[in-house]
Amino acid sequence: MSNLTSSIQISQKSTYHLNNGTQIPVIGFGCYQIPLEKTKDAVYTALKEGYRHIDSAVAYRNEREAAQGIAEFLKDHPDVHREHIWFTTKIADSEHGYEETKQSVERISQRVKEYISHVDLVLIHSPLSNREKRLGTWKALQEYVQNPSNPVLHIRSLGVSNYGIAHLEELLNWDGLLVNPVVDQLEFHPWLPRLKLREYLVKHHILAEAYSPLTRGRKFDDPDLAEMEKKYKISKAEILLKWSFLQGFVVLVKSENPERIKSNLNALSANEHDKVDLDEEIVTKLDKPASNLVLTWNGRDLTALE
Ligand SMILES: NC(=O)C1=CN([C@@H]2O[C@H](COP(=O)(O)OP(=O)(O)OC[C@H]3O[C@@H](n4cnc5c(N)ncnc54)[C@H](OP(=O)(O)O)[C@@H]3O)[C@@H](O)[C@H]2O)C=CC1
Ligand SMILES: O=C1Nc2ccccc2C1=O
Repeated sequence: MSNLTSSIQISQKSTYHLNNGTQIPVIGFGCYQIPLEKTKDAVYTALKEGYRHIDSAVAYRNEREAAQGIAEFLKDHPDVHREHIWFTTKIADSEHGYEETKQSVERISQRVKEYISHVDLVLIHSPLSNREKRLGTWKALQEYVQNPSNPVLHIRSLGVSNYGIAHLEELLNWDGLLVNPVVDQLEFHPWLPRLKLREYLVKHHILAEAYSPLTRGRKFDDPDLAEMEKKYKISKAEILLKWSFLQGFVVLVKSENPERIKSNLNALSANEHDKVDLDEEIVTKLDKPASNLVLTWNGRDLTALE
């Protein structure tokens, strides 16, 4: 059975401590599939509404526009500083390997450095290559972290995404490991709770980030969810986001609609003394410890790859 917590003390401004001493905002704004021409404004709107964490990737092709949104917001809000905003990007699968990753980071730098001074977190987007390529990627990335004044790009933290236990074991047991992963970014929602992998992450002090917390809308026709929305007068999106926060995840949510960008923040209170809570009946109904429904990556569970 999963952890059936129905209340947790976090708000919109909360951060979680990572294993390298940095602090990551608990809610992140996802940029996957936001069209180029809309990304700068969407990121600006998200920051204006209160998000302080932006999640992009080389594969999304909108890192530059996301960084522009951050820079423009900072210019218009002198009370907010670069250090208050977290920016994540991810190395694409086709760029795995030591040399390929160095070139990838140079290209990331060309896209974002003009707008933001550093990148808070770089992830390996997925384990989709092989041992040699994945470890070569890590070897290249950790050199940037270890030498913050390198001329290419200041990268503060490293993490992985879509990594299962075998991929994490490969990395953590590698004799070249100098910088530990701080997070594993994974698809999580009530239909994909990944309990065993989460136990492993907790044991190794790696924080779980939840992507596709709204199931990309694909489970909005679930009868239980419809019933809960009606009975408790709380939207399906808010129920799913609150479920995700109650699991202790950093939660990444995407919208390109200004109203939904704003309303998704309502899953958390603006008041730091308030809590996130859900009625225990909802938490119990959403508990599906044995469910294993993968909705992204064409239904392929990358964590299960050899
Ligand atoms: N590492 C990885 O492999 C992956 C990482 N991610 C990251 O996680 C982020 C979030 O995941 P994502 O897959 O985008 O899916 P989400 O679960 O965040 O769902 C996004 C979808 O839900 C819609 N939506 C947003 N808010 C609401 C709402 N309040 N009510 C109804 N519908 C809503 C959006 O439409 P609209 O825009 O019109 O509001 C969009 O279609 C990504 O953007 C990306 O940054 C995602 C997938 C894989
Ligand atoms: O970030 C991503 N979101 C996705 C959704 C479906 C398939 C791949 C991806 C990503 O890489």
